[in-house]
Amino acid sequence: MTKRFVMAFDEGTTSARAVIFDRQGQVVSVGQQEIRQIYPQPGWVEHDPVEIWTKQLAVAREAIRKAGISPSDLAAIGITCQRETTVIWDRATGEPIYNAVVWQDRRTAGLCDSLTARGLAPYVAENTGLVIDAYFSGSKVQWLLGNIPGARERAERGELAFGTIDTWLIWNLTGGRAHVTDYTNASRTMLFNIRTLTWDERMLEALSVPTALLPEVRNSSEVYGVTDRALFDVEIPVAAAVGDQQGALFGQACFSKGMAKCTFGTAAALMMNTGDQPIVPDRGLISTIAVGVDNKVQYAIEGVLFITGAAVQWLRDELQIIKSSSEAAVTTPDTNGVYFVPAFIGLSAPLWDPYARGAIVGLTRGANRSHIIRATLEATSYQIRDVVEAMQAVAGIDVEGLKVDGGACVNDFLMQFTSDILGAPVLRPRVVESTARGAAFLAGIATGVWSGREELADAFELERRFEPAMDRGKADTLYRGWSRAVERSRDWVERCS
Ligand SMILES: Nc1ncnc2c1ncn2[C@@H]1O[C@H](COP(=O)(O)OP(=O)(O)O)[C@@H](O)[C@H]1O
Ligand SMILES: O=P(O)(O)OC[C@H](O)CO
Repeated sequence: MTKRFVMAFDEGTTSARAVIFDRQGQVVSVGQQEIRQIYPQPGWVEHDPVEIWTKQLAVAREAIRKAGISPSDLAAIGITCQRETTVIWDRATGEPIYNAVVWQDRRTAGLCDSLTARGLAPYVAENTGLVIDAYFSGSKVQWLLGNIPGARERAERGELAFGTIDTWLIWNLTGGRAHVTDYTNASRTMLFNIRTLTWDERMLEALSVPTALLPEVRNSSEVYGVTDRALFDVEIPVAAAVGDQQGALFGQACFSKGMAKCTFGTAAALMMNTGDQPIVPDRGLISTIAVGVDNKVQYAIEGVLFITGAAVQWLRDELQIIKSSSEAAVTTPDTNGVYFVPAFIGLSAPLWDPYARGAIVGLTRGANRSHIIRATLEATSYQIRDVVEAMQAVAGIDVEGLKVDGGACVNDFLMQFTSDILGAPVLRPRVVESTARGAAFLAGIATGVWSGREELADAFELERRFEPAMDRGKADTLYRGWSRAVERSRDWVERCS
């Protein structure tokens, strides 16, 4: 084996990153650029797909340069990305017909209400594993076809292609030769049947989505094509696609039933491998595909939290009370009774209230900037407890130690407070780039760099273990306060008709 490195593209909500790994699974170099967030109207969130592609390519070249290697040293590229975000483009020109509609976007809440009113929720839960919500791609596709002039007719004539970000990047990497997605990303569209592993006819009909628009659904670990020669001067196999939360599950070596992790990024997701059978979702958790290899899938149960790191960004960008996310440090022993419910785009798991909005409650004359910063971080820990309690009820599994990763898990206070509120240890690995590592592992398995999961089973190396230090009574009292604050944020915006 002469090719010694694997590159992962990690296209998150806030940045495009490329990470090069060596055969030991260690990070060799990273390239990173922020992605512009576009807010055309309240509740709408878009990205420019061309910016995503050009920045992703730029950071890949940067990572290669920093590693001091040549593109021909790369055995493969694996793609992991923000999930659900929806792009539609012209197959002939490769031009997007509109911006990418981001997972956070709420413009289709009304369309989702009408699906619910038609009694589709039990079918959606049983067959797609999801709850009906604007978060998933299906209603975003319906909106694009209904609102961009001529799009529906062009889609029906087979002139357009739909994809989540993995599909968009693979299309561009292969010079338009591969129009594919993988099982994990497909399972976030609300159009894919996670039991039959095919696009779901009834959902396509309910959302008026023509099949001519859809990518082919493939394994998460498989060569889909090679990079266009114009990009790196050599042809590099594009050999993995995986949703970012699922990528982290794989990168943390959670290969067997019952193994769980929590990723702290823009969003957070607590995900547990449920083996070869999907659990019918309950208590606001969703069932999703964890990974697909050799046409066999493993499932996971997931509690997704829409706004975690994004609330820290809000302190930085909108409130401007910190200059960078790393300044979200805690300098006060408590929040002085302040709770911050960051329901900017409604509440996700376990309550799924699209009409909730953000709230800061418990303010008194003594409340200050430090209390609000602390309350912002604490909100993530409380939301994780919401999900852990739901997961224990649904799957009957106690979280004995939570493996963590993602950009915000470098924050020691956040890790300690999470451990305190859960009453369980929090385990931080040495390589917190689990998302990218998962994509690299999957691409490396497809191209023979690694023989399979067995070889990677010991990939989790502990950096620090945070033990619960708070009195349980105090933790429970604080958590009850959180639950009351959440009630205040609910059912705030008026329902769309
Ligand atoms: N020290 C920190 N404390 C708290 N939050 C942080 C810290 N550093 C980064 N973050 C948050 O982590 C998120 C970035 O994590 P990352 O995993 O790169 O996100 P994504 O993949 O969603 O783009 C941002 O929302 C940022 O605000
Ligand atoms: O951008 P991230 O890494 O927080 O992930 C976003 C999720 O994939 C949305 O489902």
